[in-house]
Amino acid sequence: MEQPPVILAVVGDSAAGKTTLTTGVATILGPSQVVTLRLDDYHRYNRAERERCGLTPLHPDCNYLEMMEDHLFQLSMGRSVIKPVYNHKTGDFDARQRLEAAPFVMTEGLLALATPRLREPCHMRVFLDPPEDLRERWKIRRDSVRRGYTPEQVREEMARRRGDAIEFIQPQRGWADLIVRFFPAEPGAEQLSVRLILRPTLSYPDLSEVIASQGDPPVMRLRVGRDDRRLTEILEIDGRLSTMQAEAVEDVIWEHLPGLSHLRPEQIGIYLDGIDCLQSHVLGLVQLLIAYQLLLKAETLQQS
Ligand SMILES: Nc1ncnc2c1ncn2[C@@H]1O[C@H](COP(=O)(O)OP(=O)(O)O)[C@@H](O)[C@H]1O
Ligand SMILES: O=C(COP(=O)(O)O)[C@H](O)[C@H](O)COP(=O)(O)O
Repeated sequence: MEQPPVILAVVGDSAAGKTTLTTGVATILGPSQVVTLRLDDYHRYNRAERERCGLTPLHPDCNYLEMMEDHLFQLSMGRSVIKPVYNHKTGDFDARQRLEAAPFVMTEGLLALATPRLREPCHMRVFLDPPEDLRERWKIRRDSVRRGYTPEQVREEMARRRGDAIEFIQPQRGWADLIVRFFPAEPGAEQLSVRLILRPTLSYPDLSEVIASQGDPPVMRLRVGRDDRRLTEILEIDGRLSTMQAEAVEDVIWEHLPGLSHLRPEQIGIYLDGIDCLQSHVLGLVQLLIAYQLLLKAETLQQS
């Protein structure tokens, strides 16, 4: 490989939306251009062993962190790795698999920013931070339809993990360049809005034209606010935006990526609700903003 890969890390608690987000980003970049390191594969124990030893998957001791670090290093050097595979259907490990190097590397998992060796190679770090009641709804639905748990088991497991979530997951928020919070557009609504905390460690496309030309009420709002006592830009996108409004924003972002419009996929923002495939324009826009950053970074690396 001629140039080093561009690396994205996505972190957040279980069912915070990591896989949903990275899958859409990979669709935009082109799946053959992306290798994704799913850090659940680095669990030290299978489901039955965890039950016996009482550790939750959120605890660093429950994971081979050093192996994650080594594999990320190898991929960042353009080398392939042979990695373990954790199967969420069976709660056990499958045969190891080879992951080939690619121009874009994504790491996603509970502890994706937990150590310096996991953080430092990354060009962009994203923390997913949905409200707990939304995350619980997502986790119950996914784990009962696709991972063999009952809703009651999921609730008990979430309660058991609370302490570890505060101790090990939440502190990683501080390392993120971008914090993503989906939340219901109105109380009880299915449509989700998003609040993006854009830390000044990255630059974003100029959306002022789109923001200024919106109808009333506006669907996007950019303001300066405080997060964690730091001044930061906050971009909010209203989940009630129409397909036309979403496409207008997408057009502006693609205009900022000259020569790359051939990458534009027909649909972005796809997510699974149980086993049904649905689409969210707001999710799609977040995926596109992240892909934008990665494509810009790739261009910079190519020129240097
Ligand atoms: N942005 C989103 N919009 C709608 N539903 C979402 C979104 N992100 C996640 N979900 C729901 O939550 C479930 C769990 O998300 P997933 O991506 O598997 O989380 P993680 O990888 O963090 O464990 C998904 O199957 C989907 O139903
Ligand atoms: O918390 C997680 C992380 O996965 P995700 O972030 O995708 O939820 C899972 O519970 C563990 O990986 C164990 O898996 P299982 O519960 O299937 O044994």
